[in-house]
Amino acid sequence: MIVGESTAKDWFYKGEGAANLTKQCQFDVFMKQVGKVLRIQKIPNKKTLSAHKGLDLSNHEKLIWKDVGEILESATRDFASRAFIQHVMADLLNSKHIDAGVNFFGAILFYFLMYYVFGVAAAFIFLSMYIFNAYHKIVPWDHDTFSTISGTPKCDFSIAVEIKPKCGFLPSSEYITEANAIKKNATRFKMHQFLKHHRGEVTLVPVIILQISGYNPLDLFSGSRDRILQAIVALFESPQNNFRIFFDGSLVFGGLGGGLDNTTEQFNNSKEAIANLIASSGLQLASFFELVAETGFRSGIFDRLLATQKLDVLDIEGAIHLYYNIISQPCPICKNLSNMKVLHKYSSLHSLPLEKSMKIVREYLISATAKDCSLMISFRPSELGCTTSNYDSVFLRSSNQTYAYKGILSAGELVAPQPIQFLNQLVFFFLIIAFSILAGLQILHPFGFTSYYRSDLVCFCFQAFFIDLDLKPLDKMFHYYELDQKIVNFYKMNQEIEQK
Ligand SMILES: O=P(O)(O)O[C@@H]1[C@@H](OP(=O)(O)O)[C@H](OP(=O)(O)O)[C@H](O)[C@H](OP(=O)(O)O)[C@H]1OP(=O)(O)O
Ligand SMILES: Nc1ncnc2c1ncn2[C@@H]1O[C@H](COP(=O)(O)OP(=O)(O)OP(=O)(O)O)[C@@H](O)[C@H]1O
Ligand SMILES: [Zn+2]
Repeated sequence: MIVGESTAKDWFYKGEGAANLTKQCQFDVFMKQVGKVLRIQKIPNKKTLSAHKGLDLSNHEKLIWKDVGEILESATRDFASRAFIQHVMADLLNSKHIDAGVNFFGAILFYFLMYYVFGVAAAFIFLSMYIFNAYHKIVPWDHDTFSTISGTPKCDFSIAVEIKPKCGFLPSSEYITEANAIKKNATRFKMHQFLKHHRGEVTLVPVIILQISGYNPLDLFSGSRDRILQAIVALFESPQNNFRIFFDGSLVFGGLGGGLDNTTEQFNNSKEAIANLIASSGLQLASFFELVAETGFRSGIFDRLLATQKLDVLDIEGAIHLYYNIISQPCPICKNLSNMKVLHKYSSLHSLPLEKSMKIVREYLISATAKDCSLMISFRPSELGCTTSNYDSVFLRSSNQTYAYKGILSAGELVAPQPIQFLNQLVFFFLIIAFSILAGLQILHPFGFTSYYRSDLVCFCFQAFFIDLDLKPLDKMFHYYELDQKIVNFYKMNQEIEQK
């Protein structure tokens, strides 16, 4: 495939974050690329400079990732990031929810060619090319729609939610200073909201966030069906960059990215529009939220993510000291400490062996990726026959609708009813009727399974994929420390003002 000037018009803007912009292919002559997503690294500006990751891994990064050969052998950070997704994150999060994509060679090949043939001057030419073209990464298919999966029957419509859950636990590290003990009771998400809101107020335009979100990540990761639902509803009420809804692959609810909230009026219109749109597909908004919550609950997908986030055991207040062990530089945090007891505690961290320091920092970075990634869950209507054979079923008692969880298939597998499954259903069906009669009920049974056999059921299959699992750069460690202190100090200050 060639992506060039002549085909650029076939790639449509899809969304963006701080570091990347995505485009989706809507047309190609052979119809092979349609639905694929191109993820392009943005040119860093003042605002996004901290998100810019540079071209290559640093020597210290090569050191800490030395045990993952594929990362080490990668020619550039882009390749390393892909290897990181395939060989680190996929094991932790379950490979069926991961799609590392393929790297788009063009720019990289050109770089090597220029470098070896023309030397240093070429680097300059490449730089200008980099500014306009950057790196391209093709993700095999679009995760906010089902229609492009090979082998899957084309369906009426697909609906998807994108959730950026952020950190789902409260830290309990002994290295958190007493002054920052609030971190053990208030989520980082909640505290960060205050800072984001304030930044919006002082800069006036653009408003960073309009209101403090009521979303609590602890609910989403609670493992309780009701609390997950509560989290989904709160995300809908204040989507910010944490919640989006796509209909047939087009964004219909939530911001496009780039950091701005809508005005209240735009937001209310959009809430109404999405309720109408979902209703037109036969679903009530409330049922849709239940569907998302039930899927999250049943799939256990948040449990794996939480376990990965919890690899951050020491909190940044502990991990930062180990970072300085790795880069062999004097620790600026210890340098400014006067409390001997605390200093003693941190000096024990500075005397840890290098291997141990590297393990802790490596796990901190893995956790940082897990705290920042997003989950794309896409649903499509499905025939009852399909769902009962290959998918786990989920019952929603309130709406009498059945949904299916596509957890046991790999992408692209054909969905076809199997005779053995059919027999199981038949036996099950007769057992239920027999039980119902025995229980003195005419045809209804006490388990609420009746809806399973109704012909007017709406059934959905779903797929869940993590996106934005990029490797975080090691040299972001000090930024993490600084931001953490800024967030907690600002939150404490706000609390003090409130208490007065
Ligand atoms: O530090 P945080 O928690 O604010 O997370 C950053 C995100 O801010 P958020 O609070 O989610 O709006 C931030 O998201 P936005 O640009 O605000 O949408 C990025 O995801 C950033 O990662 P990277 O620098 O692009 O690799 C994220 O940086 P990392 O901390 O994940 O490196
Ligand atoms: N495979 C995909 N399928 C569909 N949409 C996608 C896919 N990958 C990314 N997107 C869309 O593009 C947006 C930006 O992508 P991504 O989150 O990777 O950017 P980023 O700059 O790394 O984000 P952040 O600022 O959070 O670090 C996503 O929020 C999502 O809406
Ligand atoms: Zn230190």
